[in-house]
Amino acid sequence: MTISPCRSSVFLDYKDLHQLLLAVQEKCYENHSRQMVSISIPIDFIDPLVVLDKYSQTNTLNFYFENKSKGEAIAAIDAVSKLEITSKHRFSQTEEFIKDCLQNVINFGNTNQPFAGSHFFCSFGFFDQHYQLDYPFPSATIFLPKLQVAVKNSACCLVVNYLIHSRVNIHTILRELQTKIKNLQSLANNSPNIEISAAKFTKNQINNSATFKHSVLSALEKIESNHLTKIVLADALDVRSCKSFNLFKSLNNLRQLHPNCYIFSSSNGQGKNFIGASPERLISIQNQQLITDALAGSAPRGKTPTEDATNANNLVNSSKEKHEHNLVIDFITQRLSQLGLFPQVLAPRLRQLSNIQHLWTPITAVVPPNIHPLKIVAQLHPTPAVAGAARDIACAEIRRYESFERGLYAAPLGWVDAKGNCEFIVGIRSALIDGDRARLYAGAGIVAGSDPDKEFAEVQLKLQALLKALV
Ligand SMILES: C=C(O[C@H]1C=CC=C(C(=O)O)[C@@H]1O)C(=O)O
Repeated sequence: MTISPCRSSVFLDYKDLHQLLLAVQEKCYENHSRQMVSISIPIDFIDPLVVLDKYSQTNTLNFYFENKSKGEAIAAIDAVSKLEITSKHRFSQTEEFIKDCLQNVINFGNTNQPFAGSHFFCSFGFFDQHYQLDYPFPSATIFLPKLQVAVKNSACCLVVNYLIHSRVNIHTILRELQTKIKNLQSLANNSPNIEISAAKFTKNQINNSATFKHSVLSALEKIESNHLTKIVLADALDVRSCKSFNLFKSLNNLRQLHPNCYIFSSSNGQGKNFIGASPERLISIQNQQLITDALAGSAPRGKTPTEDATNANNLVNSSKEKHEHNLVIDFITQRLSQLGLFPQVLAPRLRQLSNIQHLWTPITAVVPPNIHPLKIVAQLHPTPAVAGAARDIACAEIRRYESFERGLYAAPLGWVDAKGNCEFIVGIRSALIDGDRARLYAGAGIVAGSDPDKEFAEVQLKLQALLKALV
């Protein structure tokens, strides 16, 4: 077979790959087995959002994740292996699935470059079971993509995963791979396909302001009677546009309007997408170094530098906001300690976003190799930043107060690799997109001293910022 050189052929030894694939197939014949091969190739820079735009299809699982502050973005297209879970134990089942898959992976290429090797993309529901029976996502979706394009600063890495067995044609695989690389590299100077015109839309708040404030007052009574100390109440906004939402335009807007947030999108393979811009990291692990965020306590950004500084000052000095925040620190440190980790609480700081600012305390720990990232996700979710304290009581009350399914809102979403590196964020400030309809979600933490008007205003501020990016 002749393989003509393409721009990236210098980075990929087709001859070696050919031999490896033939040897793998030979083994598959002998053992009547299947073998996953993960091929990592450095390629010229392409925007992963462009890859999502060009390659994602409504009937496949896709995932997008961007962390501008770390210069990272990743697009994962279609699944070569997947698991959907609708029952309890979603985190432990996910861990098992990932471990099982990894036992059957052979790597080809340099796995030391950023984002090389197998990555598993996961999105979870807030609760382990949805009460809305027709909610379009299961309570966990995990997949190993067919195609993954990731950037770290200006370095770009392509990963393709193939399932090799006795019936595949190795020559066809190699030819397809070469075409894929060529087509991808032709996207180098593209930007997402975005039309400029704004669409007309109608809005429908799930709760009117009186209902939300009434829930806050009722929650405050429960807090006063020591039933719980904190509860996070969310609201949803339904939007109907005169035409279908453009996923790429929305994601592009989100990354421009919220450069300090994690931008994400997860599809269900049936045309629905869950997207958003979240400031909250659940866990990130790189070379066994874990970092997590206690993020709770909020104030709007000021319209002038003076007003902004006053708001920030009031926020850091408010005992109510500090109490709301400290509950999250205490919970995270306790839960990490229960896993045998030694959490270090870093100095508190402000997380200033385009529309809002938060009290923020990063917490770090070293993770021994025997603790899988999913164990930590299971241990931390949901923190009091999105549920409350005590957690089980708060979760039960959330189900009573909120008249809509949280679904993927405020739940962990991210990726894990073969080395135990991972990045999971909390899917707040998010929207479920379904054609010309979108449901937007945001919430606010209620503690003793919360003012129903202010909490309602905070939720509206968050929802409006999201709406601006979608329409
Ligand atoms: C639950 C949300 O925000 C949480 C994260 C940061 C600050 C929060 C607050 O101050 O209430 C919330 O705890 C949301 O935006 O939907």
